Amino acid sequence: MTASPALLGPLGPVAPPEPVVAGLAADRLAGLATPAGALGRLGDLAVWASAALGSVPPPLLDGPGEVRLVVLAGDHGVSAHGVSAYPAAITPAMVHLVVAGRSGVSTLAAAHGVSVRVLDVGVDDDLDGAPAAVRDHKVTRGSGAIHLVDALSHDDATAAFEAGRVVAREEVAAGGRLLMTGDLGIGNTTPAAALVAARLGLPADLVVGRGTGVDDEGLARKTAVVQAALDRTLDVHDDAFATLAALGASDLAAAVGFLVEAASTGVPVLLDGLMSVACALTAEALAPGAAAWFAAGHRSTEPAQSLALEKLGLEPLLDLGLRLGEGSGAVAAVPVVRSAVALLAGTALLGDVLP
Ligand SMILES: O=C(O)c1ccc[n+]([C@@H]2O[C@H](COP(=O)([O-])O)[C@@H](O)[C@H]2O)c1
Ligand SMILES: Cc1cc2nc[nH]c2cc1C
Repeated sequence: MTASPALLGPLGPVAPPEPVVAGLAADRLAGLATPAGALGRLGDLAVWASAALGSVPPPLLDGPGEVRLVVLAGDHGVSAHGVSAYPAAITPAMVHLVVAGRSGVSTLAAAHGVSVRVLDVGVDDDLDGAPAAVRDHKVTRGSGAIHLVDALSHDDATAAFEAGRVVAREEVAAGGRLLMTGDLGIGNTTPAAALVAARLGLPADLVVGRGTGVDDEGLARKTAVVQAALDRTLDVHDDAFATLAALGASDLAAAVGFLVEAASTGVPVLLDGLMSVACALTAEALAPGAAAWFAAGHRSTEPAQSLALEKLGLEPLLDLGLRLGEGSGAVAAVPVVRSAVALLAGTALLGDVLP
């Protein structure tokens, strides 16, 4: 069973990118002045992007504001239980750094012409001095420590999910043709790993990774927290939305809403690391078919991210040992997507050059 958030009515199923366009894109790929198959996965990516963007040849995604990242920020009750290598105070500090355009992902986004918007959905701080727009969608201050209590009430989970849907609509209205979600939040790899384990029916030790870099003792604590959270919530694991409320957080629920909305309205999304992919797995459970609108930007070092990608049938474009979060792996993959669409749009057809 995959119950929907009560206020929103039934979700999905989601129709895939237009098969006729995909067929035309595959025909064009086969006709390019390149040896058959020579473009490898760039060719597959070009066909997917063409279909998801709705035209052959595909748009080049080089116009202002066409490629957009939303970084969803929140705090996590488990961060007070020894599961991270860093203190929770990092979360608001990093939100301010993204606002200032000085975070890791800000730098990448500036290099690749990607617009960045950071939103406080659940930061346990007032974020004084941040623009009001950053706090417009705040739902909670932090979330429950998932091994002890539910992360969110059903109403807060619904509000966060709905906020994510609204934000996705805003990004499309602003001209977004390729969207990305990023995350910020000390402790968030713990609930994200728990969400993946619950969906895949796996024990904690198969999904838990070192996040920001916990030592062996931290890893053992984190594994125990995730296993206790899974045991505590076993009776709701067949209900994707109840699992999101029990094991997630408001920033994660917003990311799920964002992904469901993008897929439902036919806008492609480039996924990032563990949080993005864990939320994509939940989005697919809530709105079956949504994953056809997602491509995987990169492989994170977190085992749960690889497990979730495999379940979604997605092969990451990059594998760089990256574990920054913030949407950095997705933004780093944007030039690969642009390469794919440029090749399909600009390369001559062999039939036009043969005598
Ligand atoms: O994207 C990933 O897969 C990823 C892997 C490890 C760490 N992170 C980032 O690091 C923070 C969470 O790590 P932790 O150890 O506090 O759970 C959070 O701000 C994430 O953006 C992100
Ligand atoms: C410095 C720092 C930057 C981050 N960006 C995303 N997660 C992060 C965690 C830390 C600790």
